[in-house]
Amino acid sequence: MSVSERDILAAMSKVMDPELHIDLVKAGMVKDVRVEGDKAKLKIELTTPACPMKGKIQADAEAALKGVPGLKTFDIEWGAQVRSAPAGMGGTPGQALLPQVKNVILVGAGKGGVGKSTVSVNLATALAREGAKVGLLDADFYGPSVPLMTGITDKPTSPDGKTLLPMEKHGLKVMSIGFLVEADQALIWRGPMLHGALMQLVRDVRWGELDYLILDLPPGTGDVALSLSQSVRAAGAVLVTTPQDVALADVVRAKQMFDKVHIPVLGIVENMSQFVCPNCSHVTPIFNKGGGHRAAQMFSIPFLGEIPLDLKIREAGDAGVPVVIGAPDSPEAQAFRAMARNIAGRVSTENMRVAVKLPVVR
Ligand SMILES: Nc1ncnc2c1ncn2[C@@H]1O[C@H](COP(=O)(O)OP(=O)(O)OP(=O)(O)O)[C@@H](O)[C@H]1O
Repeated sequence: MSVSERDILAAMSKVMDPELHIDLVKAGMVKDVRVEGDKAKLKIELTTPACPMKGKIQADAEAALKGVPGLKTFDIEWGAQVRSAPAGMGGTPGQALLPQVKNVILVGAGKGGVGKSTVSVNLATALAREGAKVGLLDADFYGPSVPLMTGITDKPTSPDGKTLLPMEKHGLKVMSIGFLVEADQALIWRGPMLHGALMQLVRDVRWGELDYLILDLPPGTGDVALSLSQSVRAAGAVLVTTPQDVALADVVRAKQMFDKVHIPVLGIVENMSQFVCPNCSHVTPIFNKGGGHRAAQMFSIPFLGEIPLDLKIREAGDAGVPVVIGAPDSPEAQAFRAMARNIAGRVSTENMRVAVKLPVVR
């Protein structure tokens, strides 16, 4: 019985992407199908190298190919092509302030100190480790901590007096308001001046081609965070919170802010979830538990992961080597990596939902 390319495509059209809820062929993920006698070769291009569902897709695709009558062997080449946030998502419709950046991911929090920068730095690093091209922009003028957390002590240079070259470290392109001004100087700036400075960091930095630009927003829901969020065409926003119920009110405000500017909230990350004693493994929920889950349920938005409260995370931040790099096999790094995959998966889903008008499935 001879096998045709059409048989292979028919088999692949029965494999669903569990997150996008459409089949691999419709999603445009099946490429370069070649059949020779009873052997087939094809490429499956995931929508992100950090795909959280790769294991399931791989198992389902292999099972489907094994079911093709007459096919003896097959060879799947796995790749990834991050897609852009479609025009009209977030910000002004059709605006492309950063045409070479496929997805701007905002990281926000209703209040300071919940670990927004820690999450931003580890998210960026985890995505880069998966093979994505990633930039990290620290727009938190209240306390720009990205220089410390990435261990960058040099200042960016400007080859032409107009644009800035981002710093490079840990496989990331990095820019921070902290590289350019003293912290106390930025604090006394008022709205328009601050907005101008932040816009310069977005616009006048030579980011080059990026799959993801992680934007660490200033804490709170003030005008500056709002106008910055509006100015970039964001793929979505991640809300960071701690497990306490008192943090819930801040999450509500942050969610309302992103709703107002039509930026999809990708979900909630709960930081400082619990403390696991390194000596006896006893778990203590220092900041209570469950607040992040409750907030996610309340808004029907995904829960993207929980990050433990751990000395290693704080030490890694202070040492300028994110835990995802410094202790890649630790449970903390694994928690950040799982979170990053969930976020990348959500971005792909949002992009695809707009591109092919998928129904909203949470
Ligand atoms: N899960 C964690 N375990 C241990 N320490 C943490 C954790 N998350 C954050 N920290 C530490 O808490 C402090 C505040 O974190 P971070 O700067 O990321 O918060 P932030 O929300 O960005 O704060 P700000 O509002 O000041 O910008 C840092 O010293 C950081 O290392």
